[in-house]
Amino acid sequence: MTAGLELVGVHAAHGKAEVLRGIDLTVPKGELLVLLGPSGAGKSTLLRVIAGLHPVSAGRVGIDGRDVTALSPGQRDVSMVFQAFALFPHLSVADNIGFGLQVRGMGKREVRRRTEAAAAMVGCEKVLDRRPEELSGGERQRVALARALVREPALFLLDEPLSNLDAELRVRTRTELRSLHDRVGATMVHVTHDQTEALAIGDRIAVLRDGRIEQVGTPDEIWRRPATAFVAGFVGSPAMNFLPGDGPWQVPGAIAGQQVGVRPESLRLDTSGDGLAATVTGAEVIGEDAWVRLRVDGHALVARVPATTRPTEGAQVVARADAADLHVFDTDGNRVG
Ligand SMILES: Nc1ncnc2c1ncn2[C@@H]1O[C@H](COP(=O)(O)OP(=O)(O)OP(=O)(O)O)[C@@H](O)[C@H]1O
Repeated sequence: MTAGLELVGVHAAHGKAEVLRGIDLTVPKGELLVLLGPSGAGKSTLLRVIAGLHPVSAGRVGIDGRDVTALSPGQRDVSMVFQAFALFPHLSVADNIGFGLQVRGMGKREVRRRTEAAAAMVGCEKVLDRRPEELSGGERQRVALARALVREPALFLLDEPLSNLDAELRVRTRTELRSLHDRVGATMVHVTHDQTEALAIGDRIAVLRDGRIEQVGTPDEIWRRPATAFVAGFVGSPAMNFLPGDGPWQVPGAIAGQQVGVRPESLRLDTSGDGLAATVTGAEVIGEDAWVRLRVDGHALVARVPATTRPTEGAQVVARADAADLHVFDTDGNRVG
């Protein structure tokens, strides 16, 4: 099967600074791949390279089996949705959506038909006659998506399209985006630095760090078997706890220099029994959960427990986790086992 997107040995620079350092990535046709990484990792640059808006210094970009490395953005058959929606303020919603088709010389009736179909797909068909200034943030975002959809491209590139929305709308829109993807069936690459968003909507997630891919996997794989300590620490909130391999947490085979990681939600707190002796140094209650701060042998840990069961500050407790929930990383940060 042809890949929806294929990147082979892609390097790119901003001036003298190399920003992408050898990216290999294949996205099957119809997949929603999330590019996840911290600020400055190179996510936007990679998206721009795929779109043809930024040159590669080495490597190859393929879309739907076609080598597009040397092609201009207009020849690549991609649609990009940016963080800032950049709608034309003086045009109606309908004209904003249909603009790209009009400039290609498509007939008025066909433009109208496709505009209405795209608007219906994202649920903004009722505001087609309004101007962007008369829309809410969420509605504007839908219009931007409809404008990308209307062209029926081979590949959608979404650069943090939800980041300007408030928290509640963000959650709702990401669910809609996922179901939109399922209906359209197009290949999509969605950039975010929000790990919850990545876990929620991605078929697979590629975690980017310093211009390299650390891991590509399903949300489940990224969560359960993080390939590196970086991925383990980046995905999860609160972040995974790390202890030295020869520290208080005795994991068979773990040695000095290695790190043992355990997620806050994998820790159970008890008043006695086997486990690590810990002192409770504080807690934050966040709805149903409490993030309990612990001190174990000079190391700080966080446990996430039901708020109703949280111990009081200063209490002496025992922290326990199942062996299956311990992640061991070697001195280079790579997963062991
Ligand atoms: N126009 C530019 N000129 C010079 N350096 C740039 C330019 N744009 C980005 N960079 C640098 O390239 C690196 C990658 O930036 P990029 O915007 O691709 O990262 P990102 O992962 O998308 O970050 P963010 O999540 O903050 O948008 C950063 O170190 C950044 O400072």
